[in-house]
Amino acid sequence: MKKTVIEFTNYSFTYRSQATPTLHGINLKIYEGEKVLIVGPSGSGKSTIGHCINGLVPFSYKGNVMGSLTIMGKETKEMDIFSLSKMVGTVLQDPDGQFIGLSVGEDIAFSLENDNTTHKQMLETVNEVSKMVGMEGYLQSSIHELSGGQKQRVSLAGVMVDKVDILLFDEPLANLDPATGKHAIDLIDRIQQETNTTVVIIEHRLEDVLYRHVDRIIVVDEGQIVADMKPDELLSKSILDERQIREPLYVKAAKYAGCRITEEMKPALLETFDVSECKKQINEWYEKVTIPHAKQEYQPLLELHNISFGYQQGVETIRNVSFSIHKGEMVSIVGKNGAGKSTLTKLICGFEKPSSGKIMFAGKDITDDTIKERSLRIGMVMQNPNHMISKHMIYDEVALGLVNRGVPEEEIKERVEKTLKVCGLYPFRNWPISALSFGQKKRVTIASILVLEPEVIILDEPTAGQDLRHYTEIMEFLVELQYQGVTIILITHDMHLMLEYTPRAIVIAGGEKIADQSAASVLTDYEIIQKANLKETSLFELAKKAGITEPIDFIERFIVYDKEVRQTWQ
Ligand SMILES: Nc1ncnc2c1ncn2[C@@H]1O[C@H](COP(=O)(O)OP(=O)(O)OP(=O)(O)O)[C@@H](O)[C@H]1O
Ligand SMILES: Nc1ncnc2c1ncn2[C@@H]1O[C@H](COP(=O)(O)OP(=O)(O)OP(=O)(O)O)[C@@H](O)[C@H]1O
Repeated sequence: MKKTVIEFTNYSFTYRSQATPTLHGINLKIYEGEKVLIVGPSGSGKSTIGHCINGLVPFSYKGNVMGSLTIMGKETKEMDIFSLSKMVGTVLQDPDGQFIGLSVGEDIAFSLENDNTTHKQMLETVNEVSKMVGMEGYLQSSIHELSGGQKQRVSLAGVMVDKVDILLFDEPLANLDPATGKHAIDLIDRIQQETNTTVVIIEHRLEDVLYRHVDRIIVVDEGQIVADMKPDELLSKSILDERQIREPLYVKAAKYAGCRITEEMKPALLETFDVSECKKQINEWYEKVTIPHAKQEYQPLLELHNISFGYQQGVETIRNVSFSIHKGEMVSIVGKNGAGKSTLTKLICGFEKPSSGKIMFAGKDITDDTIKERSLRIGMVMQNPNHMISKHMIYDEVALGLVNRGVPEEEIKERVEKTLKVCGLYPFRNWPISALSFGQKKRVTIASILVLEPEVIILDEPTAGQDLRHYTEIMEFLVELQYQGVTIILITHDMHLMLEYTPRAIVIAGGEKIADQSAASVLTDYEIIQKANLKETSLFELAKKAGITEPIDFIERFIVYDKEVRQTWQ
């Protein structure tokens, strides 16, 4: 009999500022050495469950606890957060929330220092784990100088050196480039197997986590556990689909084709997924779907000419980058963590000045324009919502830009309410922002830019941490704006988002542009995939398994079909 390490019994939790419980009637046992994945719609209570396990609830986030939660056999109510932190190591959803040291090396070393490790051992371990996450070249760098994905890598490294019983990861993949995401899952798998640590992962990117074995998937909806089963069993049912949680794409495609997915087909892992019985259905479906051909006329709106830039003397973070974005286009910028994508957007918005080159907007040189002048035409949604939010209440945050521009109150109200509806935030309009989940906060920042109706909108990871319903709502709204002539630039690590919404992709590696071509052709070019840490989509593999000779066509047809299905949700 395996030891129970986490046990919720009739557990409920109500945040102090909430009238109703966020979690109710939770009964859940997690055993020693198990790897469990928690999924669920945005705001369903996943992070709250994580906070209960690591003690942030109720020690930091106050509220009313009912029922029992034991960790390693001890009732958490009777413990303190410090003793809990000895048992549970956490990677939080917002990596900025957990850095302690000033430099990367110090931060990774922090957990070791607490354990009376000798200096020599400490250096060795820090070097070893920083290599594991590809940050060995940054040990002296200040945390504040890192890209979003680099910060995420450091938090992963920090927790890897902890000698704890339970490792808890809240959206560990959110800011990681696709190849690093895969590597992180491998790393988690290795640690779990080598040390028998219990692992709990909260993640929207289900397919990416399932790249390695997972013992159980727990589905949370509206604060309750609605399913708790093995991945193969869950994927053979419609539980995820009913809650609009994204299933692995290869499973979704097989379901669209009319295949009846069974546990025996081993759908949890792409490699083992057996479609031999339904090849015919997949091929028939593929033949049936047609793609509409829409060709648009383009005229250049935003042009970068030979832009170079470095944060420090002698280090060129951006090297001689040129591209032109057309009016009404939706383009993605993709590439490895730390490649320079966010830096490019800072240069476009005027937060940083290029050392050489020029930026043109509608034929005019704007290189010397101020941030404020540019912000009237170019809106920017940052990667981390906590870096943008300055107001206490949701309505005020979204209204802020309009208030600053002196827009009449009546009009502000109308525009803010309309935008809040689009972003799925209308029911929360009178809430304080502190009571929102991370995904909900991200939507507040998107709303605060959309409401200003800029001509160009740059969104850094717009869909990170969003469930499929909100992903679809946000993206379809952006498409609507695009039809009205708004130009949209997306920075993303989500390869499917790139394929689905942006016909063209600009690929950045090591501060240089290495490709500017169709998104589908980027993902079939092995060299670009390698250089930019990208990843093939699983639909390729499914097409091959089904004997389809044109996998790109298969993917395009899946995208058209899938979008039509999702549009019926609205
Ligand atoms: N600090 C807080 N104070 C009050 N209410 C909160 C707080 N944090 C979360 N909530 C409430 O709990 C609900 C669940 O939030 P939680 O962060 O657990 O969701 P989640 O499933 O992790 O969502 P996401 O996928 O968007 O991160 C939210 O809708 C919000 O109403
Ligand atoms: N304020 C800063 N000072 C010094 N160096 C910085 C600063 N901000 C970023 N850098 C460095 O510049 C490089 C590019 O960072 P940038 O944030 O543009 O990457 P990115 O492509 O957006 O990465 P990610 O996918 O992880 O978000 C990184 O090596 C980073 O360490």
